[in-house]
Amino acid sequence: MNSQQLRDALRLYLVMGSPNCGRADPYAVLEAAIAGGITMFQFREKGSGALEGPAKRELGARLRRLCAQHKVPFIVNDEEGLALELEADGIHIGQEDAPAAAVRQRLKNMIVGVSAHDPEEAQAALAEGADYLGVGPQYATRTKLDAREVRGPAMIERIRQGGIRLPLVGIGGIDATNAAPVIQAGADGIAVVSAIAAAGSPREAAEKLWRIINR
Ligand SMILES: Cc1ncc(COP(=O)(O)OP(=O)(O)O)c(N)n1
Ligand SMILES: Cc1ncsc1CCOP(=O)(O)O
Ligand SMILES: [Mg+2]
Repeated sequence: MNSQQLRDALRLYLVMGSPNCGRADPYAVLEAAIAGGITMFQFREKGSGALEGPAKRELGARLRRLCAQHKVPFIVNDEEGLALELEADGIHIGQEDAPAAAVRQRLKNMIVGVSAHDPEEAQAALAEGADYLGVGPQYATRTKLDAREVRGPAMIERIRQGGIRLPLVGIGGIDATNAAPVIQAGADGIAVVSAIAAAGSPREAAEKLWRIINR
């Protein structure tokens, strides 16, 4: 995948695991979100009630197949072993996970996404070989309890003004009411959890976000 293809894939990025879907079936949620136009998916099985062991791997494998059928890039959160086992297209790691340079070295053919909270972390991620950045939290979020302080779209502007042109998404608390400023600040796309996974209609939620980011 070249850089423009990656930018296009990052346009509407769903990050999700079973704890984010309420009573809904995560497979059905992902199916609806794909129908609504999501362009990338991250399997992030984290939080209260998260599956573990074989059940986690089984769900990951089913979601992976669904993404493959629809040509939606499939990314695994945090875990290199799981990314390899599921033949993922990539991995997303944060500042508290394995060092980006080592992951880049080990997973040569995968997309490597790295979380950055300021221009210094963004610069370091670029130097370590990240393919894209996840910058946040853009707004207050109830999904990630250990999230850092809210950065706001202004942090994306600062990262861009610092000369970093790497593909980049904003993440954290983004929904249809506040997605536009994230794109206007210089993001290639938005990454969302609850705005789609916890919506009454994940398909309609994705369609609405798609219209906003492409306005
Ligand atoms: C696209 C994207 N951006 C940021 C994150 C957060 O990653 P991290 O800081 O490692 O936190 P966890 O998601 O692992 O709890 C992400 N997952 N995806
Ligand atoms: C994974 C992650 N990283 C920073 S904020 C966040 C959670 C985003 O979830 P939501 O879109 O529901 O606020
Ligand atoms: Mg992480």
